[in-house]
Amino acid sequence: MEKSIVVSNIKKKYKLYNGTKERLLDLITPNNYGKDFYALRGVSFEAEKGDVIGFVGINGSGKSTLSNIIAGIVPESSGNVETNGQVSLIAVASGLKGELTGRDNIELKCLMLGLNSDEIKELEPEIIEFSELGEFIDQPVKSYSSGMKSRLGFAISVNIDPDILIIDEALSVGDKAFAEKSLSKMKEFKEKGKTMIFVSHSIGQMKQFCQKILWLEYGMVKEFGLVEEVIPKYETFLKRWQKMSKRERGDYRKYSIQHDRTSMDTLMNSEGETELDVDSSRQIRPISMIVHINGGQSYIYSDPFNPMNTASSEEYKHCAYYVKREMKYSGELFFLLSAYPSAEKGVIGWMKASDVSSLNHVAIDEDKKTFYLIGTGSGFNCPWGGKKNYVDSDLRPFENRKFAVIKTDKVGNNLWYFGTLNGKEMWIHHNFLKAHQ
Ligand SMILES: Nc1ncnc2c1ncn2[C@@H]1O[C@H](COP(=O)(O)OP(=O)(O)OP(=O)(O)O)[C@@H](O)[C@H]1O
Repeated sequence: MEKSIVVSNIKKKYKLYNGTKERLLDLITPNNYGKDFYALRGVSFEAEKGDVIGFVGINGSGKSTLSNIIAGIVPESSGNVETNGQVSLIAVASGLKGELTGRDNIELKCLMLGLNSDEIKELEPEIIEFSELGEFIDQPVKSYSSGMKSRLGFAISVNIDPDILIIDEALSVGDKAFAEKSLSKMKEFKEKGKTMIFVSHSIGQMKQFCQKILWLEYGMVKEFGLVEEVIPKYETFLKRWQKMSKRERGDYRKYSIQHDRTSMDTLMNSEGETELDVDSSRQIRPISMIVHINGGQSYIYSDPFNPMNTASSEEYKHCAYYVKREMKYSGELFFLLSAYPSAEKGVIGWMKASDVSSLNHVAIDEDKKTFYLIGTGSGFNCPWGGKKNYVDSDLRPFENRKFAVIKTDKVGNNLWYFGTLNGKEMWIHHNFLKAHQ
């Protein structure tokens, strides 16, 4: 297959300044002012001739930056782009000069693409007709709405018949009828076997139009593959993303960038990106607690560094868990919940301390003691158990029966005794036990 676009390890670095003063100082002094920000962090992919590739990703993931670099409008900081044929980009305001009229813009763009005046004369009416701008074609572009600019950009780009067409969100601003007309023009392009890149937040348009999807995340390639493979994953991601709080989104960003750190280190080595300096205070400390999951929605994290990797806590409620480890991450305290008094065995996952009720858990002794049942209460497989921890939910039939204790624990201010009753091992709260028959 003939390659149409080959993007190799593209990085784009912007400088972020704290005000105009810093920007000027960076220009006029040898000192390095401002903070480096990577909009693209080593992107590579290839398009075959005739591919229709959709770029997806949340806001700021680098879709427009990559489109602009492929179209040659924005220079890359490093890496390489090879394109086979003429590239035309349609974006809402790309390449249009506001002071010039729509007609002048058509002529300028055609001249820049190397067309002679006869060719331009022939093409111009078609472009104007497609744009549906009517008499507005002789008004300055700065007076156009974003939909009108998009229509003009689209009309120029499709009519000059490029080999590679990049459409960046241009369909989302026009009206529905124009979007449909543009889509059918794009279908024509597709049938002609031209290469197209399509940037849109509309999953429907992606499914309808693209064969392949490049999913960008924080300037990195998250997935590149067939639309039927990538879009379902992206849709699942979006559902989770929409439910995330601002902090969880921040954590996810840090996680994603950190996760890619090994490869980033080899890619960026000497440049020492300050942006990667994420919270490294991932200190796990031993503690001993018993917790219950509070009512309301909460999540269990297999790793608090990756807020996407979560499960609902719903099925774990009404049960007590041992906590043998805590961790502070990004200002938030997390507990490691476990079904056993262990940080390795029976581990359920990490939960935010604010989503559980907790009491300190202390092992008092393993002395043998004898108590008798008062005839109420329940027996549990864990001290401070919930209803899912019942060994025997109703101790009434055992009034005055002997309870042979082999272990005593304290949970909060309450003593719990572990022993055998009626052949079954269980934990019983001190309130349900008495010293004498
Ligand atoms: N000229 C610039 N100077 C500094 N940062 C920039 C510049 N242009 C883009 N960025 C930043 O680069 C990142 C990627 O931006 P880009 O527009 O490529 O994302 P996008 O995926 O197209 O987003 P959207 O879906 O919102 O259009 C963003 O964080 C953006 O703020």
